[in-house]
Amino acid sequence: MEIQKVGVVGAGQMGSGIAHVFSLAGYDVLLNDVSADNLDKAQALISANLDRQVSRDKITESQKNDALGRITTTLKLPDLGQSDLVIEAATERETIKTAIFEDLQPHLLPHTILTSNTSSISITRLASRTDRPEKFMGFHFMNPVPIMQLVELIRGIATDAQTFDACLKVVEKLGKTSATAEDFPAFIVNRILMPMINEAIYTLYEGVGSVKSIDTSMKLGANHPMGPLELADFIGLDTCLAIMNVLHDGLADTKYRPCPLLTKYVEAGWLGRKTDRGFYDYRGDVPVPTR
Ligand SMILES: CC(=O)CC(=O)SCCNC(=O)CCNC(=O)[C@H](O)C(C)(C)COP(=O)(O)OP(=O)(O)OC[C@H]1O[C@@H](n2cnc3c(N)ncnc32)[C@H](O)[C@@H]1OP(=O)(O)O
Ligand SMILES: NC(=O)C1=CN([C@@H]2O[C@H](COP(=O)(O)OP(=O)(O)OC[C@H]3O[C@@H](n4cnc5c(N)ncnc54)[C@H](OP(=O)(O)O)[C@@H]3O)[C@@H](O)[C@H]2O)C=CC1
Repeated sequence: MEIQKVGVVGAGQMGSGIAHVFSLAGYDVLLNDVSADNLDKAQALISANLDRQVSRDKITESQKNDALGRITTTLKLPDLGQSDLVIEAATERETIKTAIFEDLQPHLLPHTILTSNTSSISITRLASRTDRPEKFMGFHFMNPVPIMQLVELIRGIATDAQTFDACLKVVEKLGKTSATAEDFPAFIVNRILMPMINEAIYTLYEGVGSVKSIDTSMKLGANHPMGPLELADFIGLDTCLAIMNVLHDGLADTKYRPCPLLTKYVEAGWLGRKTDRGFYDYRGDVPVPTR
């Protein structure tokens, strides 16, 4: 079965990036979200990112226009029922994801493959709430999607070989590289990355360094492209906290305890770049550390 129609649920930073790379690779994309405003913002972001690729001679103007022409949006989740592949990229909360799959289920074609871009939540558990656990997988893109080469592929306990192979082929067609992870909390990338970010927040919380000194240390001392606090703001502090909670609950080890300062920022609604404030304040011309 050839995958051609792709449904993407959630038009935030990941859903819009996913729609961008699929449309550029020639797939027809139907993008869904709960708000029309989110869909408008996603289309504007995709268009701006495609423009940047044109200006850097990565793609032509006509590739950009073709890609934009292949993306349609809808507020109605059942419209995604005709897709060959669905990628769920809504907020990192299990109740939200489960409800999406349950609502979508009656409208699906028998062959539709369901996937989640979750950063941490059990694929086996999400799959078990659907009528097709054998056609369910983790399809985990990295942020920013148009730039990052990796896609983590995660099999649930019941995922069959055909589904896995179909997703592998899609990753190849996107021009990306896959790594396979077993289905345990936060898989590979976030099992390693998120405790480092959490530790950077503890380093700040305990006064070992300021936001600036922590980020400068890791950029210039460990050659990371972004400091850990800058990266946390880029990912979204709500998503970072959700991942740490999944690690803490799922592995029952105190080494994954989310830093109380991370919780405080999330409770304040200071979620990073997406709300214009996190460990940095982005409301001016240059980001200013908030601590
Ligand atoms: C949480 C999870 O579940 C999993 C995750 O995703 S964890 C997060 C993984 N991501 C990372 O670790 C990203 C770390 N940061 C980086 O790699 C770099 O800082 C970066 C690529 C984001 C930006 O790089 P930079 O050198 O500072 O900026 P810049 O030179 O302007 O951009 C580099 C490229 O990225 C593109 N880019 C930058 N920001 C972008 C964005 N938000 N969206 C799309 N493209 C973007 C630029 O257009 C440029 O493209 P070309 O190379 O094709 O010209
Ligand atoms: N941020 C990152 O670096 C990465 C994130 N991920 C994962 O990707 C997923 C999305 O993350 P990200 O894009 O950063 O999050 P965002 O907060 O940027 O976007 C999530 C989007 O989903 C929307 N949404 C919420 N509920 C529903 C629903 N029931 N149906 C449709 N849309 C809904 C949100 O709307 P509203 O805001 O109005 O509620 C928002 O537009 C998460 O599972 C996350 O863990 C994976 C890799 C990297």
